[in-house]
Amino acid sequence: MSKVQPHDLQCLTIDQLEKLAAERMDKQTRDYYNEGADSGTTLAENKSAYQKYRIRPRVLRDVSFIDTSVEIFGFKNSIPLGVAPTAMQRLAHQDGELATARACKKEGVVMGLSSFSTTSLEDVKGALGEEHPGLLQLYLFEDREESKDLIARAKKAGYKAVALTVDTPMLGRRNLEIKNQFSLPRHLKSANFNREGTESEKEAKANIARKRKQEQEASQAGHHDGSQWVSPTGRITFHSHAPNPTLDWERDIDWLKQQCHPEMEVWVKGIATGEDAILACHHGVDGIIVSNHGGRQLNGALATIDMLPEVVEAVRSMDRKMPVHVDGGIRHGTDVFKALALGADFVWIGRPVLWGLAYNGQEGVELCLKLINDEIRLCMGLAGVTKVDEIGKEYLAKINRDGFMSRL
Ligand SMILES: Cc1cc2nc3c(=O)[nH]c(=O)nc-3n(C[C@H](O)[C@H](O)[C@H](O)COP(=O)(O)O)c2cc1C
Ligand SMILES: CC(C)CC(=O)C(=O)O
Repeated sequence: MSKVQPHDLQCLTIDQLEKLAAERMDKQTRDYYNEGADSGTTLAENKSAYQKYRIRPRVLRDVSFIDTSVEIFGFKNSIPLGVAPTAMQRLAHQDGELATARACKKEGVVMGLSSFSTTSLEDVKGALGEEHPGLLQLYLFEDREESKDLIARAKKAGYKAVALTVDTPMLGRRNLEIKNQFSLPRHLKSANFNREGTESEKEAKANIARKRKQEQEASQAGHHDGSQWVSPTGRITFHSHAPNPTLDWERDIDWLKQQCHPEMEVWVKGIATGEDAILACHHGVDGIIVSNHGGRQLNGALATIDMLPEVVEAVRSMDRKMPVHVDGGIRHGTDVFKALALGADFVWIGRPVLWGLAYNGQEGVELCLKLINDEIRLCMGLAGVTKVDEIGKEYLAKINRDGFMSRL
C-alpha cells in the first residue's frame, strides 16, 4: 500500500494554506486579495456551490496508472488546471510573479499573467522559459496605442495566448479596498506600463494626449468625469485603466484578433451566460473562461459552477468546437473533477496561488500546486477514471434544495 507523503506537515490543504498565508500578509494586502464585491455572496457561493454536487464513483477498474495531464496551448500540462492571472503579486512576496512563474515551470502548469503585474511580462516569460506557454491577461484600454504596444510585446516575448477580461466595464465595489484606501505601495510599480519609452514613442503619446484634450474640450462633456480622467501620457493605474465601459463585441474582438492572430490565441475571460458564449463563438474567439472574477465584480451573479452547464450546452449547440474553461472558488481536487464532469475542459485557480506565494514564495506556490495535483489524482483514482477526458456527467449527482439527489 502506498503511503501518503506530505509535502509540508503544517499545510495539508488549501484551507490551511489560506490560514497560514493570512498570518503573513499585511492587512491591506490580505483585504485586497481575499475580498469579494459588496457583501461577498457571490464570492462565498463560488465555493459553496460545489457542495451541491456529489461524485458517483465506479469500482473494480484498474486505476494503477492515472494520467492527469491535458494539452493546452500546445503544451502538455501536468493537471487540468492553470494559475489564473492575479494582479500585483509582489504585494504577497518580494519575488512576486517571478516566484509564481518558476513554480509553474517546475510543476508543469500554465500561468496566466495579469496586465497589472508587478514584474514585466518579458521577465516573467524569461522565468517560464521558451517551452512553457504563457497567457497574458488583457484589459483593453480606451487608448489603443497602449494596448497595441502591450500585445506586440507579448507576441515578441513568446506568449501563446491573450485573455481579454470582459467582466470589468466598471470596477466592482470592494468596500475594504475603499476603506483601506488601497493603492500600490511606492516601492512597487505596474511593471508593464509607465515605462519611459523612446523619444518617438513619447512624441506619439503626446500627440494622442493633445488630440484627446481637444476632443474633450470640443464635446465639453466627455464620458469621464474629471476625477476619473487620466490622459494617455499620465500614469496608468488599475483604478484608472482596468475598467473600460466602451468595450463592444463588434469593434473590439475583431480588432484584438487582428492584433494577435495567428501567433497568439484570443480568449475571452468573464463569460457568464449561454448567450454571450454563443456570441464569443460567432466572433471567432479561440476559447472562453467562465468567470465572475472571483466574486470581485458583480455581487449577486451566479456562482461559476452554476453558470457552467448553460454555457457548455450553448457551446455544444454550435458547429465550431470552442473550449470552455472555468474559474472561481476551486479549492479541492474534487472541485476540479466536478467542473470537468459538468463539461469544462480546464480550470484556473486565483487566490490559492496568492496564498502559496504569501506563505513561502516559490516553494509556497509549488506546495499549492502539489496539493491540488495530489487531490486530483486521488479523486480520479477513487472515482474510477484514469484519463481526464473520461470524466463526464455520469460521475456526478446533484443534491437539490429539498435534499433529494438527482442524476445529471
Ligand atoms: C487579488 C486578485 C487580483 C486579480 N487580478 C485580476 C486581473 O488583474 N485580471 C483578471 O482578469 N482577473 C483578475 N483576478 C481574477 C482571477 O483571474 C480569477 O478570475 C479569480 O481569482 C478566480 O477565483 P478564485 O480566486 O476563487 O480562484 C484577480 C483576482 C484576485 C483575487
Ligand atoms: C488590476 C485590477 C483591476 C485587478 C483585478 O482584476 C482585481 O483586483 O480583481
